[in-house]
Amino acid sequence: MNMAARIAEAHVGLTGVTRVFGSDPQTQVKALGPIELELRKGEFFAVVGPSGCGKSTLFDIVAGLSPATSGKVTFEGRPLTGSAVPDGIGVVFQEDASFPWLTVADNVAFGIRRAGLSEAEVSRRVTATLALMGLADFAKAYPAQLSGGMRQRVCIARTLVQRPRLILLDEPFGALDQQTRLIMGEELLKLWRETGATILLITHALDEAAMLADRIGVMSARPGRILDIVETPWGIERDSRVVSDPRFGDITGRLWSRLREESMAALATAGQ
Ligand SMILES: Nc1ncnc2c1ncn2[C@@H]1O[C@H](COP(=O)(O)OP(=O)(O)OP(=O)(O)O)[C@@H](O)[C@H]1O
Repeated sequence: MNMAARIAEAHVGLTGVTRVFGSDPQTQVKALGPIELELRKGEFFAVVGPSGCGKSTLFDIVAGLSPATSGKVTFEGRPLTGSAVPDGIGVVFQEDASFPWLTVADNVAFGIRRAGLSEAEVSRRVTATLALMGLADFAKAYPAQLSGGMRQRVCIARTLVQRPRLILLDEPFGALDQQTRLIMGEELLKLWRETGATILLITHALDEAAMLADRIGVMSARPGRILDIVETPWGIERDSRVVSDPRFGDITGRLWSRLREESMAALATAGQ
């Protein structure tokens, strides 16, 4: 099968994708690419890379939030134009994006209410999503009454309630302590299994990628390209106990050996 046909079958396909910021050749920043990447339907894919290599730029392009400068991006076979997040894609950002003046239930309902779903359907979906995220007892609470981990669960619930087929997460647990991150990671795996969605996770944390993902794309220093794809052996029923599996160190070791030089290159460039 040729490359074009393969990408058309992928859940998400990127061919020759680049992103350049600015038009003045003297000052423009080549942030990304060229990227060739295919996300398979239902897989959990993580991207790791050195600071400033273009991870968030890649995220914005796959989310449909920002256009590629060149190349082609498809979601379910249709091209993404970079002007709006298309139906079927849900996005979770690092920062706590909950609305402090709304209850947990109203935060979760916000997007689907605006999209015009009936109140009965909104209520059904919100109840099911709060239960899935372990937030059922906090429906009437306000974000300020919750821990950081629970607020982040509210943000994930706001995305899940829209029933996305592709979920994009950019450093979603970056602000949380290590133990909460492990627990949140388990919850993310659980909802990945229950929803069957494809997940793309951007993370700095090699251990997070090694625990959560089926495959991990390692990016080069800017302009970020995919240097290597590392597969994990855990199987679908994995949880945070994989961190004590002897193979876990092999995976994080392989990721780090790929990233070490790239991180040094990124630091050297940043210092210029
Ligand atoms: N709007 C913009 N205009 C100009 N340059 C930009 C813009 N957005 C990002 N860049 C540059 O593109 C490069 C890649 O940025 P990006 O935020 O995608 O990297 P990252 O890998 O997500 O970084 P980090 O790991 O630090 O979060 C950086 O050099 C950044 O300064």
